[in-house]
Amino acid sequence: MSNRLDLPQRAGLKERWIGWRNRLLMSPRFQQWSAAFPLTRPIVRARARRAFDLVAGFAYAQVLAACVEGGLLDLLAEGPCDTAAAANRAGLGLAATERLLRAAASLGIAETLPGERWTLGMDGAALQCNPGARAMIRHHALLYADLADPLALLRADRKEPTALSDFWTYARASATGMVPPGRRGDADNAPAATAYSALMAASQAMVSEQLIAAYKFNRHKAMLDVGGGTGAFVRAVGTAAPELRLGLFDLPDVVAGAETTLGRDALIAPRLSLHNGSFLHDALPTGFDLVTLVRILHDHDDEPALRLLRAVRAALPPGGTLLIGEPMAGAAGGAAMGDAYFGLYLWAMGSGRPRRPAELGAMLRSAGFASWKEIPTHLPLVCGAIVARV
Ligand SMILES: CC(C)=CCC/C(C)=C/CC/C(C)=C/C=C/C(C)=C/C=C/C=C(C)/C=C/C=C(C)/C=C/C=C(C)/C=C/CC(C)(C)O
Ligand SMILES: C[S@@+](CC[C@H](N)C(=O)[O-])C[C@H]1O[C@@H](n2cnc3c(N)ncnc32)[C@H](O)[C@@H]1O
Repeated sequence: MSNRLDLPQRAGLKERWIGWRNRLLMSPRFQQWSAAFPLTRPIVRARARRAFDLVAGFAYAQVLAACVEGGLLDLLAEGPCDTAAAANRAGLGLAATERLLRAAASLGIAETLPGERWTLGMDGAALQCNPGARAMIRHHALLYADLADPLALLRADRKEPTALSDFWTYARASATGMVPPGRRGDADNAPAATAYSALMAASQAMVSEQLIAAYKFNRHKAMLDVGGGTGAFVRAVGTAAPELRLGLFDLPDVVAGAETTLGRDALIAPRLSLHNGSFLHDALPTGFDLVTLVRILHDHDDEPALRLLRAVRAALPPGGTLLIGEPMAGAAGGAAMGDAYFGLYLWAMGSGRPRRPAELGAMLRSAGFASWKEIPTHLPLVCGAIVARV
């Protein structure tokens, strides 16, 4: 006879244990006792710090935003400086600059040096060498405007315009079932496509680094990057796999940008074909044994995402491969990135959700793919990866 507990019993035990644990944690007497007792004090301090970070995260993010917008990260990267030079660069008074730099130093963005001088801190250095992360910090002004009243945002109809859905014009089109902007070459949509394409191009390097380290692209003959933007991913992969034939599919306004950036690239242009249309309405081009969807599926709700997977399946030859690269929910060491950051980001955008690899796997199966597997990336927080075969 097995003495293992069945599922409902285990669930009941877990619930009782969590109930007991939380009653203990909420007891002022337990909190006082554990803060005073030498063996539990380090745990209490660490949990209090974590709780404080949850409370103050927005203020920390705004300190970082001020350093980036005020040019202080750039200045500190040039070498140590004094407060007056920083004040000059940021266009702030001396007292305000000192307040900001002290805040930045407490967060690891800056660091103090003897003689009241300042230099980059460790986290400041990691961010300074990452133009994509810096572009996202600037872009967060839109996200934080939408999140100023989080309950109002969550109560509102997701089809209502938001700062983020105005920025990502195609996302609102996808959510409302409209024809995606730019499909008919509508001149009014070209500036919107240029703005979001520039942000995507700026942040693409950190993503392509992850995928190129995780997957051998040179085992394929031809790759079609669906939703490929202005071609930063195609260029990175084309450089790493010099024999690979390349294709890019996107909305017309975006493909026009790709033509400008890639058309004159002597390494890429001779093996590149550009295709425009809507992946939610049109068939995808054939003749590619690898299709990539990089930061695409999480933009779309389940029905359009499944429609897109079916279109990819139909365009691939027998034995063909789909590579999905995007930040995924439940990522190792990045649970908050998936469900808290992208969960709310994509809610504010009005379309899409972060998915767990198993959820993507189930969608791949129902789109007709024969098999799928997750492949590890160095930084799942930046990008996870799944390979599926026809
Ligand atoms: C040498 C010494 C002293 C010590 C050695 C110890 C050691 C090894 C230290 C390590 C130091 C180090 C190398 C640190 C590296 C840090 C890294 C790699 C940091 C990376 C940070 C990346 C960040 C912050 C990325 C942020 C990305 C964001 C916010 C992306 C947002 C994307 C969005 C909103 C996308 C939107 C697209 C849409 C609409 C969803 O489709
Ligand atoms: C989040 S961006 C990702 C761009 C690029 N793959 C990257 O990672 O940098 C989404 C891309 O999908 C394209 N897109 C959105 N809806 C589309 C549609 N219905 N048909 C074709 N492309 C579309 C957008 O124009 C944009 O370039």
